[in-house]
Amino acid sequence: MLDIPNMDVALVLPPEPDERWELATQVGVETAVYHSLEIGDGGCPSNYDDLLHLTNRYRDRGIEPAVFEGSVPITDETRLGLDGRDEEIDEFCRFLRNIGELGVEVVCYDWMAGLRWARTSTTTPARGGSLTTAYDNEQMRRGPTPPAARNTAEADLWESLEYFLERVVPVAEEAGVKLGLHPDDPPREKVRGMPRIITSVEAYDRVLEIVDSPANGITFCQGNFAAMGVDIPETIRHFGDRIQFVHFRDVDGDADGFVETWHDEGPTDMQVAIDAYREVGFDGPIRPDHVPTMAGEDNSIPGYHITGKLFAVGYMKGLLE
Ligand SMILES: O=C(O)C(=O)C[C@H](O)[C@H](O)CO
Repeated sequence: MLDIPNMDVALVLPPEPDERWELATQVGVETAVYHSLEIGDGGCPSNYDDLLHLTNRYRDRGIEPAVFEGSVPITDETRLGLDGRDEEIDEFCRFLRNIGELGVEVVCYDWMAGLRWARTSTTTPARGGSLTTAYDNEQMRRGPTPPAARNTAEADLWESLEYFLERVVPVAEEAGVKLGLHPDDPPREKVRGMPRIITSVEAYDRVLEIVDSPANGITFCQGNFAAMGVDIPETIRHFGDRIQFVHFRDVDGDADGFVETWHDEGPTDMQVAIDAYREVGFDGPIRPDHVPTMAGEDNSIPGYHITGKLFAVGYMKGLLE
């Protein structure tokens, strides 16, 4: 093995052991991302004992649970600033203290209210008949407007995000946990009439200034930055040490319409991106994000089947070496 100061290649692994845990360790991945919204039942414990058992389950098999993503205890009640957010924020702070106690490094969360990451196709043909996901805003915009869109303005989302950050960042700092805000996917000002705010480099600059702390940072989801049309290595250098976690993937297109590509086939120079992460000293968790669904897989979790992930891990390890 070459001795390179490397980032930590990670995979979303289910909360209970199955073949994917073995496949991960066989390809040399020993870092897990807990993301039960994609693989699991969608839930996330916040009490110490449940988190203790969950983290020990991974560690007993030699896997380090470094990131809790997506299914963390906040809902649209907090994102939309509704009654009840204070209780939810209190619970989120308890969760942060507990995972801090258990040595989990990063929490990846997002500010997408009303609609999660959105695609218009999960069966777009890709190399060799594999299936990938795609977004076409013309098709998307004809669908139903989320009810929350009627009384939510951009300013409301900023207010609720500020309210959240002012309360949680000091707790994260104390607990030794890094918060990485994921971009809105796709990074558009609105999706089906629902405003979105985390859609640009300038928006992130504002987020980082709200509470200027190393605990308040970014999940650099590269495919979303590519869809924003920004220069990837320059943006990595711009954010530098505020990048807490990387989603490594690429898209062909922009926020009006794109197709997710295989890691070795997209327009972004992935080697230059890896070099930029290294240049800014990033040594945290980096996971392949969405991958095409391959032969023999049922496409029930588009973007999250294992075979394409293993290919991506090999590709990333190659770039890292
Ligand atoms: O949209 C994507 O690319 C995602 O990976 C979604 C994230 O997992 C999610 O928004 C994190 O909270």
